[in-house]
Amino acid sequence: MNITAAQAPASSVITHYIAGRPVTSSRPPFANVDPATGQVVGHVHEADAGIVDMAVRAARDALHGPWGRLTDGERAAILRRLADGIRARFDEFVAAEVRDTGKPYSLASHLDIPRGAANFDVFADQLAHGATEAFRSPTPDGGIALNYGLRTPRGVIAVICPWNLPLLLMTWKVAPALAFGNTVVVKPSEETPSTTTLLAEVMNDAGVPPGVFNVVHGFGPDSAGQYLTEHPDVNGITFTGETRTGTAIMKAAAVGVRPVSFELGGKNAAVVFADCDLDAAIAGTTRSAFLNSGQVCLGTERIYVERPIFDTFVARLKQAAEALRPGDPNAGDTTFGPLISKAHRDKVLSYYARARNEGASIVTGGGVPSLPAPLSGGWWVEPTIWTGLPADSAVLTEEIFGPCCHIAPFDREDEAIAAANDSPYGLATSIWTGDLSRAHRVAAAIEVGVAWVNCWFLRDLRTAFGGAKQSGIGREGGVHGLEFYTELRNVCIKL
Ligand SMILES: O=C(O)C(=O)/C=C/C=C/O
Repeated sequence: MNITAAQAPASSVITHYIAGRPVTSSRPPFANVDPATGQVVGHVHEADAGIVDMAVRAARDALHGPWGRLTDGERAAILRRLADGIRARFDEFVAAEVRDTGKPYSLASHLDIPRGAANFDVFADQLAHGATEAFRSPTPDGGIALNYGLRTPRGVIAVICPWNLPLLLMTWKVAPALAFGNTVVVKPSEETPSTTTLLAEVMNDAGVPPGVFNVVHGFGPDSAGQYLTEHPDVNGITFTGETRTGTAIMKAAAVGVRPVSFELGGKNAAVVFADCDLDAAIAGTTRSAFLNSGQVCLGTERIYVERPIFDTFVARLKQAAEALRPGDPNAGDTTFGPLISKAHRDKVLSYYARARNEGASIVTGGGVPSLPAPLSGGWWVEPTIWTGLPADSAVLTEEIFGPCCHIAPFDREDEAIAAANDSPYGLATSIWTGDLSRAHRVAAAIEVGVAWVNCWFLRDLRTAFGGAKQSGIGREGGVHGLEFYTELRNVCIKL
């Protein structure tokens, strides 16, 4: 939603951040809106092609400055200072994240901001333990050659992040990018500009040289996103968001043959067997279906429950959904937030209507909660559970990205696996069972990047993270980011 500077309150003005300093642009700023109330809380400068070019040039210059001469140990020390810098301003980061997303304080303070800092620690550790491959190679003349791998930074990385976990996903990409010696131009979502802007200040305070970390704000087409992904001096593009946008970015990356690292959409399934710990399965599936108002790429929108416990499971999940408390995000007892924008709420409500029109059994929800002002101006929907829809319903095949899920019964393990795999997506799954052999068997059969057993969203940041099929390209986490964030050269020396 573009508004002129005169209309927007002066309360907060967010600018770009290039070569270590705030930079303004000539386009009319766009509004930053609080999703909990629908109220404008500030405005944000929108980058044009010139601003993006300035940022890419600053990043390229920084590659060849002091940053390019730091040792791994010196970069690791800076990464740890960045983690400490976020923690030192914890309350500011939490307040900014809550204001931009409307998510409950309890969620931002326990997940978003702690993980936003921890991502820097895990890659600082990575640098301390990095190894490379080497071979003593016999040569035809009876001698020996030494072959070894030499990793160099990929260069200037474009980082494009979504609005659901703004700081968490931003530093999940920026931390390895910087750890491995690159420089970055980042574009946070137009919906959530604030914590990335605070991060820029933390970069300055931590002694990151100007130009290593640059922030441009704006939208996708005809705005910062397009200019950044099409810029010829960008050496790689990492993106988390919808598959459709990923496809467009991949087309831009093809010019100049730039590599991409994608974590994209999903339509994740949970498979619940009758021998599971039902309390754990209900608690875990309540989180995976409704956490962050269902706005988590790893979230569950399809649940398959073994028939003997189907009715009990549905009743228990209904009870858990109805216990979620929407409200002022900063109130201690609020456990459920709004959707990120009016447009996204309209999208989610269109699926609520479609499910109703297709004759779904609405176990709970299906509409909009009535909340007192000022929350009545926000973009709220009810947590919703359906049963009874056919497998080919759009509600079961398309990513909704809201607080809603469909539960269907199954009788046989192979039937559940086939249902879970019947999707163009393959990001994550959660499997609930007390049978150890079955846990391993089913985790090996479901075509995803991440399989959780008797848990969900439990993360060791050293593990491979990413999606299969149309849910992504590449893996993030631990050593897995090396493939995207570095070039690997083989050096062969005749001894
Ligand atoms: O936990 C992570 O590292 C991560 O990337 C989460 C992504 C969630 C996306 O919605």
